[in-house]
Amino acid sequence: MSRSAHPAGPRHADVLPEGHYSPPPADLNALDPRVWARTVTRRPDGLLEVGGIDVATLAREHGTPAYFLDETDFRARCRAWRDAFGSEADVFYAGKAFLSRAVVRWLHEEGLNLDVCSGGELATALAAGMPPARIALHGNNKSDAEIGRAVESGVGRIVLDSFQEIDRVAGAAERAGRRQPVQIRVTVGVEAHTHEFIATAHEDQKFGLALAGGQAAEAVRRVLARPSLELIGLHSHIGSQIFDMAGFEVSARRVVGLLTEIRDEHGVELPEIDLGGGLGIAYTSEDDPCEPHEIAKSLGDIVARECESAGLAVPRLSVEPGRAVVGPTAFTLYEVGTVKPLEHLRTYVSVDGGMSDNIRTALYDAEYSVALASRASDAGPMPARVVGKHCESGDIVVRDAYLPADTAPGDLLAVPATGAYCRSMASNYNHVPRPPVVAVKDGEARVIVRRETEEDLLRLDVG
Ligand SMILES: Cc1ncc(COP(=O)(O)O)c(C=O)c1O
Ligand SMILES: N[C@@H](CCCC[NH3+])C(=O)O
Repeated sequence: MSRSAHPAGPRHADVLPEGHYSPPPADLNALDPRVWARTVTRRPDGLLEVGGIDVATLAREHGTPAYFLDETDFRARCRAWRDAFGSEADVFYAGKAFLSRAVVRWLHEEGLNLDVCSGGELATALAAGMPPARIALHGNNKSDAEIGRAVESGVGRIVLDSFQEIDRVAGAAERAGRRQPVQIRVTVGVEAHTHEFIATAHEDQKFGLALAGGQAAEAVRRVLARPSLELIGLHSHIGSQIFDMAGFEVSARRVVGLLTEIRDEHGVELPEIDLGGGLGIAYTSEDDPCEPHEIAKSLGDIVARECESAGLAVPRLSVEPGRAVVGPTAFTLYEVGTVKPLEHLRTYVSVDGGMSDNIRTALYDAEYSVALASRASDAGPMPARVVGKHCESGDIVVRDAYLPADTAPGDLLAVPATGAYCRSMASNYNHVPRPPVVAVKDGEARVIVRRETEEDLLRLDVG
């Protein structure tokens, strides 16, 4: 997988051979701004701070492990996406990356729309006051209850993912006496350069209706035949944590190709296309993602060019970034519990969380960075593996790291870029309560998702 958005950028193997580390960074106390949230700095006394509050204070007041989210950075990233795409396009934040009522309010205030893919995400969006017209409902197996609630609340679009769903959504719209705007999710047959579990546009998988073999074209016929459905466009999402824009280019070309076929067969030009999310972020200094304005320009140019050569009016474009909005805005703060040097191998540094608050390393071989956060250190670099407290040897947070050789129990470690798909994929494995999410801004820290307690766990256990 290329980890660089730029053709001339660095390329690295995903998994280093066992026992083989890349050279240590020149300065273990330095913070790479690509990997850390915007207001994170190391103070002169060595402590990390975010939003003007140091991590020792945050740990004392909120405990560890905990996710600390830089609200200033989150809002700035929303605005960067909004401004990059301008009034001619729509940005839908993908709520699966991380969703809470505070996040929905920020999105609303900053002018982003919201993509939800379950009843729970829809309920959170509605509870926090997102106007239904700015909500899109996704999912490859939406229940009748989810569809009914979405239609009745007036969501702006439902993205259809199967033939059965065409009938279900049409039926729900008829019962509600509405005409429901819909898009059709098209599987464009692109092999996105990312981990196979998070690639979504090759043909052999569960999402969407395939272009190849004519499923997508047949879906268009069926939708156009249902008066309770308003076909507003086509949708394609090729996968996640993608750096290479070539996949989007192929996807846009194929989606515009289907728009052309639809015009030729039905005499209608659909007004919108959505090219999904999936833009990669920097988890380590080796990753080199594009900025929103580069992405907007690249996608806009591709769509305009393809439409021009097909003689189509350029449709309104939308995108659905999740990770690229929230991922870089948070870090997880852990306390070191044990330090176990293994001669000629590496030192295992165990923290008070693990795969229950970050499953991505175990699931996708994801790479992360880590920094000693409670102090600066002059000690030399020590090859380390940051591991959790769960009963699995795969319970790894950072597979290959360098930490100062004097890292010791009681130190605080911060793992950056954990804003996306960490709290939202957290579990209670080993009956570990899930950590809180604390928003920090201008010297104030506010809990937006509280820490689970053992009472919470026992309350569910009604036996
Ligand atoms: C339909 C859809 N849209 C948007 C996203 C958001 O992806 P990402 O967080 O990688 O931007 C996903 C997840 O991959 C998705 O399935
Ligand atoms: N959860 C995945 C991405 C899947 C995105 C949802 N379609 C990750 O952490 O990278």
